[in-house]
Amino acid sequence: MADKIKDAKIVFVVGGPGSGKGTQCEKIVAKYGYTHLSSGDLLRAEVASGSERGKQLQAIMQKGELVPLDTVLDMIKDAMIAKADVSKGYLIDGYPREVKQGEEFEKKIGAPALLLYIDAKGETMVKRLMKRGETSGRADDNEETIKKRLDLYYKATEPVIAYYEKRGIVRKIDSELPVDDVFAIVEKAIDELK
Ligand SMILES: Nc1ncnc2c1ncn2[C@@H]1O[C@H](COP(=O)(O)OP(=O)(O)O)[C@@H](O)[C@H]1O
Ligand SMILES: Nc1ncnc2c1ncn2[C@H]1C[C@H](O)[C@@H](COP(=O)(O)OP(=O)(O)O)O1
Ligand SMILES: [Mg+2]
Repeated sequence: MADKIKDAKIVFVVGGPGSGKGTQCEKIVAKYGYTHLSSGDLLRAEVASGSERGKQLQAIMQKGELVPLDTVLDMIKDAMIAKADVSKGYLIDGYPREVKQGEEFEKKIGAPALLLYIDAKGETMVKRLMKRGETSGRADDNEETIKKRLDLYYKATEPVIAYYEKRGIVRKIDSELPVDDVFAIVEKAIDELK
């Protein structure tokens, strides 16, 4: 695996639900041509396939809980391998969600060069998700599940940021700003990678 993805940079995109990870990833793809892999999107594709495994995943996601580590890591790994020949860089969006996920990723795939920490206030994230829920059709964009996802973010995912801060690869991005202003900060972090 390590040689297959060659020199492609790995960027973890971490932040709370509704912080703006997907929004910024789209803009990075447009400007830098990186491969965007959202763990949530990969899981929702499995749910949409109607498979037995998809049904189990749907039940977990609807409760705002984390799906088993191996399931999500295997999906990401397969998607990375599928793009290995063309990818300049990988945006791993929504992963790791707990420190253990980061450790396993590094064992099986490789080390990240950068962690973009997309930071917004809890109250902002709730507002954005309630609004997104009006049109997203996502089973987890409702008040009850949003609250659980936020709690889990603070408990399980924030420690991921501290873990990688010790390694000096975290760039904190103020995602309270308008989308294009957020992206201006993101661009600086990506440009420094080259
Ligand atoms: N900087 C921003 N300012 C205002 N709204 C934003 C901003 N970034 C994202 N949003 C909106 O917030 C919602 C959640 O963004 P999204 O990118 O889906 O977040 P995530 O992938 O982190 O859950 C979307 O409806 C998006 O349009
Ligand atoms: N790395 C991961 N580990 C376990 N479960 C994950 C996961 N990434 C996503 N999921 C599951 C649980 C999440 O509540 C759900 C939606 O994830 P998401 O689309 O990344 O949400 P958001 O972009 O709003 O943060 O999918
Ligand atoms: Mg997202």
